[in-house]
Amino acid sequence: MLNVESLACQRGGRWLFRDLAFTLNPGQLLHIQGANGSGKTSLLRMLAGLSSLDDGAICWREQSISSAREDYLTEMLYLGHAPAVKDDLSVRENLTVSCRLAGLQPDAKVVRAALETVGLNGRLHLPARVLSQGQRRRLALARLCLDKRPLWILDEPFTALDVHATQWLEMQLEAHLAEGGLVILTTHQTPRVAEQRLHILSIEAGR
Ligand SMILES: Nc1ncnc2c1ncn2[C@@H]1O[C@H](COP(=O)(O)OP(=O)(O)OP(=O)(O)O)[C@@H](O)[C@H]1O
Repeated sequence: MLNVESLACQRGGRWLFRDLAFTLNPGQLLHIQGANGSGKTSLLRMLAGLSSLDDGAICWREQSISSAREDYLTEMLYLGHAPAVKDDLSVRENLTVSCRLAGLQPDAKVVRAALETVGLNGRLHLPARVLSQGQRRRLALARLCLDKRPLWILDEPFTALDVHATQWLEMQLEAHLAEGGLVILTTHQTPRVAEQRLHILSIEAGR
């Protein structure tokens, strides 16, 4: 369903990777591995349509993501490395606004329930700037409860999460995959999902 061919990425005059190719189907999770600076975030940004390609093609449902960009954006959810949280908005406002920007209109009860699910009950009206790093990550990840797009692209979603939140995220990933969703993520740990769903892509310098 997501098909990548001959993908190449150049940064600062050097190749981070070349001739990268894979296909990801419903129910599969692709774990992108690589050392710091190997190009994982650069790859995810290309897959999310946020960076141009230096070579190759990315197709979703057999259409190039650049030519069918609008359709692609309605089916893909990207959560970046830094939680996209606005400090001056409350916890509840942050989730509401991020959903609205994604074209969703969740009602207040649904937003509250999602925030309770990620353990932010009792903090709904606090400004996001007072949250801990783990709580900021939980707030960003609450989108996963509300935004049911088939393709999730997640850059280091486990960063700063405690054991409980890590288990919660793994359950979200499993449930999404079981419903036929697709996941691409980076993490420096091994995501605990069913072995048959897990695929690994290793980026090494220039390859
Ligand atoms: N605009 C740019 N100009 C020059 N170099 C860049 C640019 N953007 C990224 N880089 C370099 O490309 C390399 C890959 O960066 P990237 O963020 O993709 O790595 P990463 O694998 O996600 O790293 P980490 O595991 O540390 O998060 C780094 O060496 C980075 O400095």
